[in-house]
Amino acid sequence: MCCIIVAANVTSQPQTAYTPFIMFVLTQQPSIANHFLAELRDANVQQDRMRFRRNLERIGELLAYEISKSLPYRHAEVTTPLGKAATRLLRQPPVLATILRASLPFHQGFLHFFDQADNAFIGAYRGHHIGEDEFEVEMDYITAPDLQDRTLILMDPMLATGRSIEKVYHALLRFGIPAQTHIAAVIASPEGVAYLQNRMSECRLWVGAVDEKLDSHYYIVPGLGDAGDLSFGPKL
Ligand SMILES: O=P(O)(O)OC[C@H]1O[C@H](OP(=O)(O)OP(=O)(O)O)[C@H](O)[C@@H]1O
Ligand SMILES: O=c1cc[nH]c(=O)[nH]1
Ligand SMILES: [Mg+2]
Repeated sequence: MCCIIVAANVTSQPQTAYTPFIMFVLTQQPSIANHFLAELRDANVQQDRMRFRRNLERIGELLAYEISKSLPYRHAEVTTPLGKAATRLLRQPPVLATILRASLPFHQGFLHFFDQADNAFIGAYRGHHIGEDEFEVEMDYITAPDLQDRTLILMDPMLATGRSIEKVYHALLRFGIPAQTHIAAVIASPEGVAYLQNRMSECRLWVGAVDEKLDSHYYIVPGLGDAGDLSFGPKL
């Protein structure tokens, strides 16, 4: 078999899967991305923290590329040593918003592709103040540029109950109303997807995979475990 792939052909529509809210599921198609996700999930490979973080980054790179196909472009011309080439350039770089801690490597993957992006950082975590399993999302740090009319990409590798993303999204709206918001996750639960779809239907979701369910501790099954701890070690 012989295939010619032309890098200059930039027309591509995002794939719609499951519901209109979910724009794209990376591992629904056979591709090398399945290896990256398999390694993230594998309890043995996970022992290598550098590999775990790099795989989060790689999936960030791939989702950034997929999301890039849905952004607005302008026609432009670039001067080569031999002439002029027609091209399309992003109208404006997006704002990348990331939820500490687990999202840091994922964010870095997005930055590799959207290298001129503006950035927002939010300190949010599941705090267990109510009971052993019940939790409230604690948010103690938020910094963002002006979001008015911008493309916002809000990312977190794990979309479990969806409460962290929902709380952060509504806190970010204080910085302006984005023209469009994309939510990116590596693994989502069906419960988390439904939660966001009900509360943030104006956004679009791009994921690596949608798993089976949440367990009684609100962890995604089969999932991969605790993404923050696997990236950076346990916390008290
Ligand atoms: O969808 P939810 O039910 O809100 O859960 C998802 C959140 O849980 C994890 O963060 P965690 O609280 O473990 O913090 P960490 O990144 O510091 O480990 C993860 O990174 C998400 O932010
Ligand atoms: O499955 C889950 C749920 C929340 N946070 C994680 O890191 N993993
Ligand atoms: Mg964690």
